[in-house]
Amino acid sequence: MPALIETNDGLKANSLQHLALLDMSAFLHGDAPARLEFAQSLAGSLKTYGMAKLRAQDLVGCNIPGLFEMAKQFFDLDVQAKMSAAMPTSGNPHRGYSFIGQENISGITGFADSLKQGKSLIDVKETYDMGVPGDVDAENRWPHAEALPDFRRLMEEQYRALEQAHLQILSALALTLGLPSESFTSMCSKSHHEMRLLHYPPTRLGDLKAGKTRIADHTDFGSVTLLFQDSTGGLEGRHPSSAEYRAIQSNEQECLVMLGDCFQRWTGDHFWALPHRVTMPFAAHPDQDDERLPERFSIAFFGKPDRDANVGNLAGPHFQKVHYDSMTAGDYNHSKLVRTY
Ligand SMILES: O=C(O)CCC(=O)C(=O)O
Ligand SMILES: [Fe+2]
Repeated sequence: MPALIETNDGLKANSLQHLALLDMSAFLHGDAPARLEFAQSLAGSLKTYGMAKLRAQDLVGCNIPGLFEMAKQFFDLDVQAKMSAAMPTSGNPHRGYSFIGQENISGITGFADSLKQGKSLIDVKETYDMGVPGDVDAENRWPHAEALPDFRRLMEEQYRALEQAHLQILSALALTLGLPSESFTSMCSKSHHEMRLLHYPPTRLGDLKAGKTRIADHTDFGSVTLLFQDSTGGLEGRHPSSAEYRAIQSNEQECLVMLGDCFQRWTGDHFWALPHRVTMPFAAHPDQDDERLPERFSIAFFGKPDRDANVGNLAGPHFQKVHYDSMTAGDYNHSKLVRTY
């Protein structure tokens, strides 16, 4: 069973536009060589491009079309209904609905380089975040059931399905490193992940040049992020040591995989977290200030280590390129979160 569904010249050109589509079903249902081949293709793509692309249909139990449809219905509710599930103004616990301008990611742009830029850009986005059902330290905030009767059921179901995909990806990465398969998953056993719906409303190009963006440059905080986007465009990534952004194209049938800071820290920079942002697509006409970008939807599952897990370097010869002090995943997460609200 081939691990690679498509190959293309984009890879050779080091472009993020045409990432090869990897066959995760080879990992889930294949024999040992097929599993290893998938894992190596995944690790190779992540190490080279900071990102890998999977077929969403291979993620067992995931209903991505259903989630996009639900996101549309949720963000279409009136403000009052959305605010019935409002995120605390501090963003902590990180649960519920954030209105446009509440979370501004430019507060953590340059975080890895200790660049303190402050919140220089406003994100023109609204979001809904939830976590594992029953977490007493971070209770979910649901809109009233009358407003959207199936919302909670679908979100809880899909959280569990995406959680499994996240664990499988961690096992695959352990395999490529010759480690026991539970090396990373054992630090994610308490399910302290987050699932997020995002809506970027239609926006004037002129606004995106004057102190606003869709989401500012950042790396994700956790272990592995699974990201689904519609085909509007505007998602871009760059190598951490480069200022050059490349467009990341995908659609609702594809799952983008990227590593977060905690995975980079565990592996002492053997793997790296992809700095990314969403802004005006390269295809837009930047001179036409009054041109309006269409609305955009995306869905993210942020895999995160247990709050009490250590996110300093793991022992091992591969993992000592850069030293990261021991600290808990909870403290690390908080150190970034406080800068964004
Ligand atoms: O909307 C997207 O595609 C990216 C969202 C994102 O990077 C985030 O919420 O961390
Ligand atoms: Fe992100």
